[in-house]
Amino acid sequence: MALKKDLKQKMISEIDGNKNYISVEIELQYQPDLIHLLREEINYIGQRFYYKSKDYKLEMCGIGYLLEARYSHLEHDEIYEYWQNIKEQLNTMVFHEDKHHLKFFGGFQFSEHSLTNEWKDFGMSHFVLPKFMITKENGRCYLTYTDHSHKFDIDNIEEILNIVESKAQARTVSEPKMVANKDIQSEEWKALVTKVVALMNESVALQKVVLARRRKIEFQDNVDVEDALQRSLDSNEASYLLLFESGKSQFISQTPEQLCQIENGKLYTNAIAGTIARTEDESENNILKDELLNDSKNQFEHRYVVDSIIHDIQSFTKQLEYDKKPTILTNKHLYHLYTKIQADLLSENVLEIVNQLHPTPALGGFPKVEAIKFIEHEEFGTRGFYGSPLGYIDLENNGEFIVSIRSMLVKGKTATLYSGCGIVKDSNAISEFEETDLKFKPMLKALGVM
Ligand SMILES: C=C(O[C@@H]1C=C(C(=O)O)C=C[C@H]1O)C(=O)O
Repeated sequence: MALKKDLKQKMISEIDGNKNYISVEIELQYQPDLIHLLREEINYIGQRFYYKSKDYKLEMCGIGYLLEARYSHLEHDEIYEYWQNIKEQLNTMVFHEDKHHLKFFGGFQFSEHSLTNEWKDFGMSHFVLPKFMITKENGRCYLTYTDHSHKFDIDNIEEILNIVESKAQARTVSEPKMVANKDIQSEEWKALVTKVVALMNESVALQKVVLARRRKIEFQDNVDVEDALQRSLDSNEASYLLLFESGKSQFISQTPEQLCQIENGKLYTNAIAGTIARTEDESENNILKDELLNDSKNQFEHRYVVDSIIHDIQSFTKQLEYDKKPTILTNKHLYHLYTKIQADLLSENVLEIVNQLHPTPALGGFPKVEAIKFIEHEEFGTRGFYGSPLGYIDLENNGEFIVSIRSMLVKGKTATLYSGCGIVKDSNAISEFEETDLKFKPMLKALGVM
């Protein structure tokens, strides 16, 4: 598709020669399929992201990284400053009635650890500014092109428009050939659960800790991540869906869990902890939901998460609102206990809030510091982005971050899946093992092996 001559003229006339970056946005009159758009032909593998919000209101993808802010430590303030600096040097132009949709996308690894080989394609703190971005929001679709001022070329928009147009339709997925599927240190993991339960019963220092385990799946050919995303979308889970690439690594999460959303001075967050498996039988499911709502072990696990979130956000919020009793959050295979929390913000730095909240005891434990220490010393392997905050900040400093569970790290022919569960003093290693097995399901399905 060619751009109209008068639009081109208008773009050129609006360029501010004093700014280092230009970001132009136009509205598309059709809705391309974003997963299909990510497919190989575009030649930006290793420099792409995808994000779909849980309520389907926002779906976006970034293709090509114009700028990357990556640090080998957890640097929330530096990343925030980096973004504020870019914004000052940015000449944004919109050629439609809505706001500009450019986003700074990325996240932070679970905790400070020495960067293991497995995760070193990503920084400990890692955010990217996309060269091309397609956003679908509120039924409309936008193309955003951002570049250095001296490289900005309107013909690039026409080039990408042609690709976008040719990828309008979804494609069917192919059948992968799995060659291995094995748990990593499963017996050791069960023994660790038993050990921590004994420890909790001896002393009160550690009251809840989330322990994660991994499973490695190998295929004959490279994992097709676009197929994996497509299968996740087709599963119709009430969840977010995210892809973040760097180098030869591709991280995918289909999580039901939001860490926080900041919108116009308001903070939205929630507690999700306490789990029971669903069945095929709806009348049995009603009994199970009642059981979960009245089960003291699960209530106890959930309470820690709510109390800890309230504690962590108190110093930078007012007008805190939340229900005193949890409700049920329904996933495809699981029910979780759920409490919605919202408040008015005193700070506008979304990354400071992310830093304060992460990890909630839904992924770390309680007390927080002891739990993180325990995880770092005792858990097998490095979490990397598993359970960590990933998301975006926009031009108004609004943003949303997810807790990236139900996730996997893909490298070529191998996918490493992560799953964890909260351990308290009444936990039992076998049932926790079964719970983590269920939590592998979304990614096993995404890979087409279930
Ligand atoms: C840690 C995970 O899930 C978390 C732990 C839960 C629990 O222990 O009940 C429930 C939901 C999530 O907050 C995971 O899926 O890997």
